[in-house]
Amino acid sequence: MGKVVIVTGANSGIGLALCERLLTEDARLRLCLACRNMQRAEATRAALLTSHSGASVDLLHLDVGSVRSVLSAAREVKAKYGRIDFLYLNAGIMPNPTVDIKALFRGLFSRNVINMFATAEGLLTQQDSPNSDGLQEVFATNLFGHFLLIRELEPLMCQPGRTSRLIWTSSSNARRSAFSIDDIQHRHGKEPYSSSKYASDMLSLALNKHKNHQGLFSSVTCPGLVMTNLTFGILPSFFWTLIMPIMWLIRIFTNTFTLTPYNGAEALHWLFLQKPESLDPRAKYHSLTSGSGTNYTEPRQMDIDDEISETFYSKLLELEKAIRRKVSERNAENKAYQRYLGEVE
Ligand SMILES: NC(=O)C1=CN([C@@H]2O[C@H](COP(=O)(O)OP(=O)(O)OC[C@H]3O[C@@H](n4cnc5c(N)ncnc54)[C@H](OP(=O)(O)O)[C@@H]3O)[C@@H](O)[C@H]2O)C=CC1
Ligand SMILES: CC(C)CCC[C@@H](C)[C@H]1CC[C@H]2C3=C(CC[C@]12C)[C@@]1(C)CCC(=O)C[C@@H]1CC3
Repeated sequence: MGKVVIVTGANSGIGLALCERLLTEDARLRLCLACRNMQRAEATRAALLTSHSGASVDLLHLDVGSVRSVLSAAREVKAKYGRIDFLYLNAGIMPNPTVDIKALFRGLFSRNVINMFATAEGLLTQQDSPNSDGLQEVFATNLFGHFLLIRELEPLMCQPGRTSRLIWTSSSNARRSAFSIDDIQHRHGKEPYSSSKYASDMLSLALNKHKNHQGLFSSVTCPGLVMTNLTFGILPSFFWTLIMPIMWLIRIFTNTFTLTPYNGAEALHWLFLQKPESLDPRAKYHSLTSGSGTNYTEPRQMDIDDEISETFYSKLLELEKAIRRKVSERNAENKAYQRYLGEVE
């Protein structure tokens, strides 16, 4: 049987490019597109089947930012597949971004310019708010929903005699100083995106420590700067059109400007071809594109403290318990209400 690969956020950008690349790599793949918008997912499936006729492409409804949706998607996966070879944790959001234009101009004339273009350090802030589960939206989508999905699918991914892989789409914007262990959801800061991506780096390290002996391996990737819906949302579209030639020029000097989703998916695709035992759990695998347009993958060490990563993992397990308690209380209330309705009718 072909490998089972699930990709979250598969209907656009890097996720979609990855799906294209994986189907080209392995035609026997059983690919599952996990998306929140089923209309867009259907269109994506149709497009993939046009270029890869005969491929096996399933759809899974998953809003990774909703606890209820994650639990029901996980039930569907468990009923449908006997195994999962790869789970790409790719869906992500950056709501209400603001670019600090002054900092951008200051940066342009400083020695830090390459680092600024690579990481957006000091340039970007976002506004976040709580969702209907009471979790901060960015944390819930970029991190916690994926964590809950992994926890739900662990029985399928930790089977004797088999290895399963988790591959996160992190970012060069992930920064230790944006994350606080006392505020893991980033309720009080202005960089929830950076915090959530740093959180995924730490979680990946902790998962390797706790799950490698059960055959589950986790890796972190950085796609570079890619022009997708997410990045187009950062500045007005006329501005992007104006600076696009400059972006292609900068790319000659900055290998992190991968720019196209195909290039950005390089490390995600490369990891698909590697043996998990050969990978470094402390490395982030970067998609890079040289000035001449050649794609390659390069591991770079992550700035992570083992103790904080362990504490973070424990905090996530605690939060998971609290959320599950809330869900079962909500279900019990719903059942009681249904019974009541049945009695009065
Ligand atoms: N573009 C870049 O430069 C970089 C991107 N990244 C990361 O790459 C990943 C992919 O983003 P990218 O391709 O750039 O942007 P896109 O906006 O094109 O893709 C994001 C995908 O995530 C999906 N998504 C968002 N929220 C949810 C949700 N609640 N449930 C399910 N799916 C959801 C979107 O679905 P929908 O179409 O329904 O919105 C979409 O398919 C993200 O994690 C992002 O943080 C990292 C570094 C750089
Ligand atoms: C080319 C310039 C004259 C102007 C572009 C400035 C900024 C809009 C961009 C510079 C670095 C970029 C960047 C991202 C977004 C756009 C920039 C801030 C990301 C934050 C996008 C999402 C990520 O995960 C990482 C990217 C790092 C670099």
